Amino acid sequence: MNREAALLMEHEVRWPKGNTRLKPRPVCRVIAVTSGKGGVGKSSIVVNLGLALTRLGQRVLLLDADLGLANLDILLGLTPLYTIADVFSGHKTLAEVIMAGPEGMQILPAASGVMESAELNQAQKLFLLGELDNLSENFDYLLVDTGAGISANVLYFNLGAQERIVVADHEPTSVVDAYALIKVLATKYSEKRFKLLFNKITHPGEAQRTYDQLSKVVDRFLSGSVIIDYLGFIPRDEAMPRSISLQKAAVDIFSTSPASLAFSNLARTLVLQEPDTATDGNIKFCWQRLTHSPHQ
Ligand SMILES: Nc1ncnc2c1ncn2[C@@H]1O[C@H](COP(=O)(O)OP(=O)(O)OP(=O)(O)O)[C@@H](O)[C@H]1O
Repeated sequence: MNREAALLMEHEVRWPKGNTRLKPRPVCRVIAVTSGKGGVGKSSIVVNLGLALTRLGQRVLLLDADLGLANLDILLGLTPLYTIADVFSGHKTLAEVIMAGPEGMQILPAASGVMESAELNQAQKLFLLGELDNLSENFDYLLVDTGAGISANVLYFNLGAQERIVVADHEPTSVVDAYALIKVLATKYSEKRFKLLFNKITHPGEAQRTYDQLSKVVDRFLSGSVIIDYLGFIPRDEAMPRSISLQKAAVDIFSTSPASLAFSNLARTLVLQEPDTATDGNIKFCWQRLTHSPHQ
């Protein structure tokens, strides 16, 4: 038996219905999916990774934090009655806004065009922290689609997460922008650890080469204090845009496509990994449960 199979068996539990699934987590793992450049595939990754984690028996909440250009609900063919804008305006609680997606995955939708110029104020940020904390016992994974760039909101959602997956594609502009985002988070906010995921990759060597280049630059200019974990890549796959037109996750309707298989592997990698819970001085989402859990 290989090491991965042994580890997976260690994590397996029998659920009442007789399904074999991976154990839920003792504390909610909050992961920001982020990028310097737009259009690299963050929302597609959040939706497909979320569903792949759900299929491993994890209770998943997707948070659409791309407040101005929300689209997780559209990717999944959902029609939200309320959005996170209703939470920030004080009209609804998070629990009232969260909606059910495929296979029990939960979605916290944002509202396109409602909050695009809105920078969250301190009261809104604290309110969201409290609301997420109240709900954190219901979830094993919170995946946050941060939007792109280095705006205050993008930085806030990155800092609130315990872990960050920085997404880039093979284009030099997306790699340079990924570096710019890492640099701001590292030098201004003391974030030291990042996971790097490449998307839309045509040749495997392309991802490894780009990772090597980026990590060299990070080592040289961020004085070796930043650690970049290479998470691998999602291949360029026509199933991805096709699934968007059909408003379903590729993992759902093209489950054997190369990208879907890569998402299943990525989900397994994450479930088997020790989460990064190092403190960095920034206030985290779901922090109360994190600090009070008897398991950590
Ligand atoms: N692995 C892939 N192979 C081919 N096309 C992909 C892949 N991943 C994403 N795409 C396509 O790239 C486009 C942008 O994807 P997506 O909207 O998820 O990016 P984004 O980073 O969330 O964008 P934004 O920054 O504007 O929110 C979509 O048309 C999507 O279908």
